[in-house]
Amino acid sequence: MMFASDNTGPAHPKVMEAVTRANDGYAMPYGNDALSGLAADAVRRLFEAPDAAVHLVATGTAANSLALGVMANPWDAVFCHRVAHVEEDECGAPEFFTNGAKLTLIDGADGKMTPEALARAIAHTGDKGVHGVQRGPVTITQITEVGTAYTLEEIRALTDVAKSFGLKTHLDGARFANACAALGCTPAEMTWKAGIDAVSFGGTKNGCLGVEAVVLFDPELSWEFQLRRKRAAHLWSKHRYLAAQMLAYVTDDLWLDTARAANARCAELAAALRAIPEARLLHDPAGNMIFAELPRGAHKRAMEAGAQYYLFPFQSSLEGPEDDLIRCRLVTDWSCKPEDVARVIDLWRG
Ligand SMILES: Cc1ncc(COP(=O)(O)O)c(C=O)c1O
Ligand SMILES: C[C@H](O)[C@H](N)C(=O)O
Repeated sequence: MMFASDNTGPAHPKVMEAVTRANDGYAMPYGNDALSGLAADAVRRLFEAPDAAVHLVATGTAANSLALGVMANPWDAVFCHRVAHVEEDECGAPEFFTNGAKLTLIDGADGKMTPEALARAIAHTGDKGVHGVQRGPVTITQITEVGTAYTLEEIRALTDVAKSFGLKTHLDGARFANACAALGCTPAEMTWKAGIDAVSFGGTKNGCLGVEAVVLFDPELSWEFQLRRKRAAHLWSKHRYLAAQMLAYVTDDLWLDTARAANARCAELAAALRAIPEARLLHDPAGNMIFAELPRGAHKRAMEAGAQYYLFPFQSSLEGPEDDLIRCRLVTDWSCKPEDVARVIDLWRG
């Protein structure tokens, strides 16, 4: 019963089969192979963006940090939510790969920035002349770090604010597919049609071995991105194995099918939690991630039976009064079994 993170899940068999098929003889390195071109074209078709630059990397942190690297000057602010992954879980990589841009944090309920708070933060920045950081890009996470989703209108409202200040917007789409599945929208509708300038299109958490596509809707940014990726040591020599994954992922809607399966298991968990009197959902789960509060006794029963998921704070102990409410995070992925979901629910119920 693994619910710690979608980073723990297996790769989908179709992805593994594609990697095995790619493992045939020789192929030019560093993205000069046939598969790499096919994968980039397939992602451009998926995003309905024939002119976009598409570059593959192996981690979401690389995708985010290198994308921001071509969007922000070292002396810029990068506007993000206070609990954004780029702030809390990338060990300063965005600051490093932008050569020192300053993550400027914006509060907002349910892990989401509001246009008003964003506008205030941008207006407050850059008004100190040479003494202050300058206004730089905005980065939005979708699905957010607390499992919620922006509506398309909310994304457009944020990009409108950014554009009103002449700023670009990046989307951290580590769980992009889960958001598209939840909103029932297309990749184009959730990105460039909503004013997004660049997206980290995640594959790793949703059935791939490890691949993320950075989609730059302004192809002028492509060459600098490629230089930065190489300097970051993120240009794979045997790039065909990244490409094989991404090509399989975007073929026949595998990316959507895996996200829908993960979201469905998460919805089952959420429905069950709403029916447990002592339990409380901390945010409305839109995709495959739930933050909830449950009595310590429920966690104890589940974890002693083998369920794995995070408690918050991390160092929360299972020893102590059984009625104490303790927060937790559960994340589902495409391979979650309905019977594992049912089992953890039964254990919570006691
Ligand atoms: C929202 C979000 N963005 C980015 C990342 C970074 O991905 P990686 O851990 O592959 O660097 C993660 C990791 O799970 C994430 O949850
Ligand atoms: C938080 C951790 O870095 C990872 N992004 C996850 O969601 O499991």
